[in-house]
Amino acid sequence: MERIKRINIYGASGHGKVVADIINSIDNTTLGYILDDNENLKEFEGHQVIHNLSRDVLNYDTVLAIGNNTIRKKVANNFKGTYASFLGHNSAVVSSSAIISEGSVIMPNATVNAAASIGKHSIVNTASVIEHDVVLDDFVHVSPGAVITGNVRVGEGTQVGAGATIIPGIEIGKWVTIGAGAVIIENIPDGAVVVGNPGRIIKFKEFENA
Ligand SMILES: CC(=O)SCCNC(=O)CCNC(=O)[C@H](O)C(C)(C)COP(=O)(O)OP(=O)(O)OC[C@H]1O[C@@H](n2cnc3c(N)ncnc32)[C@H](O)[C@@H]1OP(=O)(O)O
Repeated sequence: MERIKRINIYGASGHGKVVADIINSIDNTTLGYILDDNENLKEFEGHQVIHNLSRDVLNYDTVLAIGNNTIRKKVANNFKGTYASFLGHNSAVVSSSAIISEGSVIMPNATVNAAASIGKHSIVNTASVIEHDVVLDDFVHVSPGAVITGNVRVGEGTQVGAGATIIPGIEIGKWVTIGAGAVIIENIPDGAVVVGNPGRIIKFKEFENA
């Protein structure tokens, strides 16, 4: 009989629920401990929430199930345990030539196509499309239904809003926010907030590079 692998979830939130579903969808894998810094959170889907990250708890690999890119990076900077390799829902399609780094999650019905590369702790959310040769840096979040076409590069910490589209070959900077439904047809600089079709920059947001 094959050994069952347990994976901790760090983040007892809505995003954590979807990550829990992914873990439960993978053969021979089940939930480990549910971790969260918020001591008011006591219970998560019938599991006790643990606030003290003792050595025992950290015996299992962990996935950071925090939807906010900035908070996820801050938690990662202080976390002392080991991370799960990437987790893909069993309905996701991931090319054998794609490279996906530790801690990243591929949600139900998402597609990651040939030679795409995804950094650490990134989120490829429900039914989004990462086309061939796309490069996503660390801590990126591609929201549900977004389409990143071929050869696009997306910098660290960027959020691509639900249903947005980025045309081929575009370079998106770090910590950019792309609004829901935006269509991006030009390169976007670091920290920009972009909305509409065609995408226009409405402001810049401060971001930490730490
Ligand atoms: C599983 C999950 O749930 S994953 C979560 C996925 N989340 C998303 O997709 C959210 C994406 N976020 C958005 O689209 C947001 O509206 C943002 C981030 C682009 C802008 O938010 P804010 O900074 O709060 O901007 P604010 O709401 O003040 O809007 C500023 C202007 O942009 C416009 N605007 C905001 N969002 C959009 C949009 N998506 N498309 C077109 N115009 C928009 C507003 O109408 C407003 O225009 P005005 O100045 O003419 O009145």
